[in-house]
Amino acid sequence: MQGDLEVRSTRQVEKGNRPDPLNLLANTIVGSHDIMNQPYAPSSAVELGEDAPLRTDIARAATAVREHTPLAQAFTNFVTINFVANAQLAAGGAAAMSFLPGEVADMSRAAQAAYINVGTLMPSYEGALAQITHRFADEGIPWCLDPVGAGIGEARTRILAAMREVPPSVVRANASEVLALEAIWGLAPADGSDATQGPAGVESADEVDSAIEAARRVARHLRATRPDGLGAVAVSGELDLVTDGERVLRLAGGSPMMTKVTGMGCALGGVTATYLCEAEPLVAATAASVLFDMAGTVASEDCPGPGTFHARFLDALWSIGPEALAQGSILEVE
Ligand SMILES: Nc1ncnc2c1ncn2[C@@H]1O[C@H](COP(=O)(O)OP(=O)(O)O)[C@@H](O)[C@H]1O
Ligand SMILES: Cc1ncsc1CCOP(=O)(O)O
Ligand SMILES: [Mg+2]
Repeated sequence: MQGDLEVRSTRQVEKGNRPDPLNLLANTIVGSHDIMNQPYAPSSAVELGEDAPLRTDIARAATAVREHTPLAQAFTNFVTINFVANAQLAAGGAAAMSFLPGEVADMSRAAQAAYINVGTLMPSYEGALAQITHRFADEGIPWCLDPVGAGIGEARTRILAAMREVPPSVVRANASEVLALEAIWGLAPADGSDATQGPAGVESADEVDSAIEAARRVARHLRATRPDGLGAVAVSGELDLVTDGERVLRLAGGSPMMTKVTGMGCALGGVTATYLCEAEPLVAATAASVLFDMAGTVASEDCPGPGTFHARFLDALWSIGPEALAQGSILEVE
């Protein structure tokens, strides 16, 4: 039965893998940052309390996902499409992939949320994605974007630039992609301090810490532009970051083995969209990212290699129930 490893998962994450907030922040940018006139001066990070409202929201969202099996329609790349679908199913949702603009928009309205991933682009996609994202904006459909390979090539840049005024509810990406998207949307500081080291294909060439301010700027843009005023950015890596532009959360866990299986980031985007069917962007992005960190930690124990890890990871997604998920490690930077 799904979720029956609740106790095991809780014990592993709480006792074995609870991070030391100060050690985790040792590499985090510390200092004064002026973002859209909002000073940002992180000095410490604290683990959210057991009764923190965000944990209650995560538990509620995870329970709703298990009860409703929501469908987040996906327009995603053909390298990892199967893994995205399997991750959505294992996390408690449903999956359906399509590349026809009318079909994607119609199904997404019925489905409550959608996922767009620009990993493998085809000539017809530019027009299709413009149609789809405008329909999403007109109809207020929440969706998650994975801007895979942002910064590579003119077509990809044009396609992502066109999303600036009809943006997603959640951007889920690695650090290089967030830095590139910030630049593509004209949100990066003119002094070049937010320049990406990439693009390095679809992998990140940058550390999560170097994308903190970019993530906050992009999140603020989402909130300022979305019809519902909601938005969040999730930056994945060794120590994930989730922000709505105000709150900055850091999530430990996962495993380096996650970089040895293609599609982990794509699948995280798909599951974020699954959660977006049931929760607002910050909650959805945090819940999905914590779930992946916990599942990665569980799956990597005594794991002989990527093949086994792939299967164990799906099993772990399936096994981590709402209560365990809600008690996963979430640090808030203050
Ligand atoms: N070094 C690492 N240690 C632990 N978890 C990691 C590490 N690198 C990536 N992850 C996890 O793998 C998942 C995918 O992240 P990432 O590899 O950054 O995405 P992408 O595949 O889009 O580049 C996330 O859940 C992230 O937390
Ligand atoms: C290898 C590859 N090439 C184009 S999309 C893609 C998959 C990227 O997946 P992820 O970013 O989740 O590792
Ligand atoms: Mg990726």
